[in-house]
Amino acid sequence: MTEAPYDPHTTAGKLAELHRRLDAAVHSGSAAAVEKQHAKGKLTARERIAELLDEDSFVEFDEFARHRSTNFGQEKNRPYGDGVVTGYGTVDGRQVAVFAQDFTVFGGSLGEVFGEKIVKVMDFALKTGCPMIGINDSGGARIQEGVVSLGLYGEIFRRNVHASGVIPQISLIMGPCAGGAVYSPAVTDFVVMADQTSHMFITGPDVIKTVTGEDVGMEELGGARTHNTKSGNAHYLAADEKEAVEYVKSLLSYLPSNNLSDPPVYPEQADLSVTDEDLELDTIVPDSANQPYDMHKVIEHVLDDGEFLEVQPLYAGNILTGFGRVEGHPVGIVGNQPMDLAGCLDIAASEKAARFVRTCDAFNIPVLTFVDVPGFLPGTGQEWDGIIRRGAKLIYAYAEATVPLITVITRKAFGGAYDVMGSKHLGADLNLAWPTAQIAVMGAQGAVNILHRRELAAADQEGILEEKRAELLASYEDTLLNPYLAAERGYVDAVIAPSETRRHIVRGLRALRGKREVLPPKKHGNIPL
Ligand SMILES: CCCC(=O)SCCNC(=O)CCNC(=O)[C@H](O)C(C)(C)COP(=O)(O)OP(=O)(O)OC[C@H]1O[C@@H](n2cnc3c(N)ncnc32)[C@H](O)[C@@H]1OP(=O)(O)O
Repeated sequence: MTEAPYDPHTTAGKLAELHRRLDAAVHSGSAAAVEKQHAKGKLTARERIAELLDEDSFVEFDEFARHRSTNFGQEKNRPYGDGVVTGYGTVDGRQVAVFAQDFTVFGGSLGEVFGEKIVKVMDFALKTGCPMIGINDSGGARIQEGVVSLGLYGEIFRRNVHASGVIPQISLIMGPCAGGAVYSPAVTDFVVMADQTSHMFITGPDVIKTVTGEDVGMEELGGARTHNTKSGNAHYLAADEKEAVEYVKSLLSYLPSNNLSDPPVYPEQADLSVTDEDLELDTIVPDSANQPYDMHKVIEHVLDDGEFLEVQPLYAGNILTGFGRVEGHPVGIVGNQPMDLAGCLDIAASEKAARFVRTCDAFNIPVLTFVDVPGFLPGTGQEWDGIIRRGAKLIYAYAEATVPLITVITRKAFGGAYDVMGSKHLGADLNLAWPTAQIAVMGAQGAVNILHRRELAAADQEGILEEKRAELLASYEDTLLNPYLAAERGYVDAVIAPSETRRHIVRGLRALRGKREVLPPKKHGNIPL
């Protein structure tokens, strides 16, 4: 049945025209393209926004924007919206700005008008101080529009940088994100990818094959698993798009709207008595220093309801990073993980933790650090890949942080790694140590080998090497491998029973809530990049 014609000169006719255009804008992708998108297990741009935002909260910008290009007959195809849906809405009642690239229109490729729409919504987010969520699913720069597309990408990158540390920026990668286009998500605070359906790479498999001869598939090159486990470019691997969106909502629940506001707080009063659960920590550290234990357990014991939202859980497992709450207030957690590389710091772990500490500092989230670190990972691989410069990032991040910093040394804190991991000397506010802490230049084996080389050689000659070594080890352990020498000097503020950790942290965070620290004014520091 055809619709009755309307008179465009009447109010009713003008309203009908508006509705016709709105309908065209909502259906700007062809039915075939939408079907293809769904067949790949992907949602459309509008479906994704609906998943993310509170029901009926979305307010759209530039629904009727259309490209102005006349190259290659493009003037004959000018869909409303130009392939990207932008606007603002709420997540759990808090305002966010959003753009969602629409792969069903020109493959989500970014032309002049598409780029202008993103620039506008980013400016809106920055002006109003709300998080910016970008949903990426795009063939990259719109080829027909040439350098104009590249210019708009540059405008977006610049805004990403200017917004960095001012508003939280979160990227959802929900399809291809190729070429220079990857650099917008790369600058944002969090990159979340969906398994099998999202890909990021600078050059695709075909170009790689031509230039280097390497044979690599899309998934292996730049799939979600690759970026979550190998490159560290992504912060979360979601099983599918819906889980990716859920993770973003959880992240938002820990983040303030901008750097001038505080993170959301739930009204909660901690029980300060030592509970049965707290007592479990008194037996968590094994008697043998070489035996691992799971730092997750320690972390979960101090967080409200044991809820720990890990960030980059699949990358650099030797350090744990993530968010939780103490007495309803968000905290960032950094912890060495003895179960992976014995908790050693390497390049990946240093960069992962440094970036996380800086994210927390930018957004007024206190950092709790749990230390069990035997040192930096030795080896030519690490040295030649720049552990000196790249490990220094962690020092930089802690020393620069002005949010409340509380550090708990559970066991090993050796050498430079002691200094790096949120030590008093780098500016931590409260440093606690368990009686199992070993704060020293190095572990007993290494120290005895260096200090007593001649004595050990002589003992070897006499056939009493093992007895002598055991005696020297015991002497070193008794003299230096404890928390009390550090406590004597005030490098740790208290040595506490592990079961008292939660109440110390609760009280410490309460005391530090009014912390104000200002660093010397400067244009910006020069973090070793
Ligand atoms: C500073 C930023 C610089 C850059 O972005 S450089 C990167 C430039 N982009 C690229 O090299 C990627 C080009 N596109 C592709 O390789 C593939 O389309 C891609 C993304 C792997 C997706 O493949 P498929 O899922 O098979 O989809 P498809 O190829 O059939 O594309 C669907 C429709 O989208 C179109 N499209 C994709 N990328 C485009 C682009 N960059 N400019 C203009 N149109 C583009 C494509 O022509 C197709 O259109 P249609 O449906 O046939 O009318």
